Amino acid sequence: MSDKRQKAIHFGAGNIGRGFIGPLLVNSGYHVIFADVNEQVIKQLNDQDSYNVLILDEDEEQINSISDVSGVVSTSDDIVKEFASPELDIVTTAVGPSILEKIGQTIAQGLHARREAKQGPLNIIACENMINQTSTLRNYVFDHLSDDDKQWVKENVGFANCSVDRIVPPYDPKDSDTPLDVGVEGFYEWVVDKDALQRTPPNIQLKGVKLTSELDAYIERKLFTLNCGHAISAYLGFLKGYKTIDQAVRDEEIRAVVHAALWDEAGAALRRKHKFDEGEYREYVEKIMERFSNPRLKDEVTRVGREPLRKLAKGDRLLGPTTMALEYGLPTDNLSKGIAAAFLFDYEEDKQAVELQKRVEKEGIEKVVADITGFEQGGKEHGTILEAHEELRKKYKQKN
Ligand SMILES: NC(=O)c1ccc[n+]([C@@H]2O[C@H](COP(=O)([O-])OP(=O)(O)OC[C@H]3O[C@@H](n4cnc5c(N)ncnc54)[C@H](O)[C@@H]3O)[C@@H](O)[C@H]2O)c1
Ligand SMILES: O=P(O)(O)OC[C@@H](O)[C@@H](O)[C@H](O)[C@H](O)CO
Repeated sequence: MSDKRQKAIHFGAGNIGRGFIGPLLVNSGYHVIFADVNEQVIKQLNDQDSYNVLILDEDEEQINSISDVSGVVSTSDDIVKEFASPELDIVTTAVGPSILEKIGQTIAQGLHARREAKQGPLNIIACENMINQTSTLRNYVFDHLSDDDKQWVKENVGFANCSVDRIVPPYDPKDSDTPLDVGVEGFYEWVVDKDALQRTPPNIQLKGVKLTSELDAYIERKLFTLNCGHAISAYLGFLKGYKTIDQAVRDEEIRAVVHAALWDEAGAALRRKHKFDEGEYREYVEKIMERFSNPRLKDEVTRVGREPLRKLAKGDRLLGPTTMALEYGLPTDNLSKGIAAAFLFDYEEDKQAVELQKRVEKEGIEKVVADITGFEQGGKEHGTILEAHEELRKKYKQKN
């Protein structure tokens, strides 16, 4: 690798890291240094000259070879030293929202090293599925900075919130593949807060990234439409015994609930708040249903439904659109059915699912639903969720 090539550091060499963010940074002209705790992946990234990204759309098979990448263990001093590199231009993450706090300290140490080395400005973009994900990371980083470092960071580092969209499930490598290869859908969208990024414009233009001053509209549209429908498909699909998302959305009953939740409830609220054109939004929803139906992704309902407590959090993909719909006096019956199904997601290999089921067993569903959703016991919304929960439980969970 030429030492003078601009560099990017990406935390999280997982599905979306290797399947979308890393390739986009390489295709924009960066050498990408993946930082991960998975030492086997880091070794493979350093041993292999390249890996493949396979586009798994129904109407096309394309293979893109990704090179000019390397790996560093994210808990080592090596990654801190990379922050002091004059070629470093941008830092991105895709580690999972619950991991941001862990990498905050490492990034703070790196920014301190960069200031000590008297290097220039850089941008940081967290690509996690949550609203204001990079602002959240910024707070974690600031928890570990001295006052002098805070001042330098305020003047030299852009923290840009974003919306990242490409469905990238774990890939089961075939004989011809390498362990790093990853299968992705053809669709992708990466929207970044223009104002934050322009404070310290990257030396290389990010190819395929849309810059906007209206990021709230994009991230709410994505999280409250795609991720909302994805989660409802996963939780209802799990209840009905489906293994993959495409199987779940081919079930007419599930498809009807998901489509109504996205169009008449979440979507109606988003169109009211953000004034989206109805025709364009209808195309957006239809495209999402088509993406969910792609059987080549083999996207498991247990991946899409992972971490139910995170997905049931206020402001996330289920309660976020529900609250927005209620504010506009819109129906939420189908969203409530999705929320109820999330409370029945008793997948034993998911820590948060196990924790949620233990809480329900110990405290009772009425109290746990009230605690998590904020809807008071005896209220209309609480009652609707409880009724849906009981109906689904009797239909799919009750031992006959
Ligand atoms: N997969 C998708 O379809 C998709 C699409 C858009 C956004 N996202 C978001 O991207 C993030 C990652 O999702 P994913 O599906 O790629 O998950 P993943 O589990 O495949 O990847 C996460 C990676 O982070 C690594 N990691 C964990 N702790 C770390 C640490 N302390 N330092 C560095 N790396 C660490 C893991 O080893 C793993 O390789 C999540 O926030 C997710 O919501 C995922
Ligand atoms: O990654 P999560 O756990 O926040 O959500 C699971 C999926 O909905 C998500 O990974 C989607 O595949 C992705 O957001 C598509 O852009």
